[in-house]
Amino acid sequence: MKLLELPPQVPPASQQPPVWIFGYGSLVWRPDFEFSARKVGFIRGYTRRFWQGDTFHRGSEKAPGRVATLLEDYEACTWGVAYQVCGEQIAASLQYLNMREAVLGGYDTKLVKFHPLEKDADEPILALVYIATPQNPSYLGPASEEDIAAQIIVSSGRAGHNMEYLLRLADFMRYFCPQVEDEHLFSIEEAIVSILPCLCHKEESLEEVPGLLSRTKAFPRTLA
Ligand SMILES: N[C@@H](CCC(=O)N[C@@H](CS)C(=O)NCC(=O)O)C(=O)O
Repeated sequence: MKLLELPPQVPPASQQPPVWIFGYGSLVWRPDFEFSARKVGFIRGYTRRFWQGDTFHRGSEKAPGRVATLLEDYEACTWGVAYQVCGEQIAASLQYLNMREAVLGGYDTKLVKFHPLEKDADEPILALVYIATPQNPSYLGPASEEDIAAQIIVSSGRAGHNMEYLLRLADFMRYFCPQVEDEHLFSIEEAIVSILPCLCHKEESLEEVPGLLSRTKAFPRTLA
């Protein structure tokens, strides 16, 4: 008689090793899950593109928004924030992100090597990343930065305006990765500001833009 094969015992949450999650779009400034640590840094082999459509968080069926995804590019790096989740945080964050990113956003998960910005950083850290591939039904693909800007300006969804998404990401790159020239991101920002000069980059926080971003919290100037 075959012995009853018990499922492999999953160790209790407290004994599970920490998990790192890399964010390069809204996760950079709106993780909305509990974490134990976070680091600014980059991953190699990918470039950020506003080529994913979104009809929930930053758009609607009538006016889909455009949000960030990653395109494989051997020579490129993408900068963002990696979050460390431990113990009970692991199941809670992955369950939350599965709904937010996969179910509602069309993103798949992948494992990548994250390189922290710290000078004395040792080995790269294995991290989970959410990527929207061309096979997902919301994928919009390439467009000129001007056309992407025009689409972002007229889109908003349940999480807020699509411009907030773009501007806060550009704000993050300017403050935390000033050494990085993200041409695609800043060209879209420039196109938006050329259409709406009131949004030109100022030192004050984004709340200064009356009406548009009134529902958002100040962007944390330090990633404690
Ligand atoms: N996976 C990328 C992009 C994530 C992203 O922007 N996903 C959308 C889903 S369509 C989202 O969560 N939006 C929430 C928001 O816009 O505040 C990241 O790591 O930041």
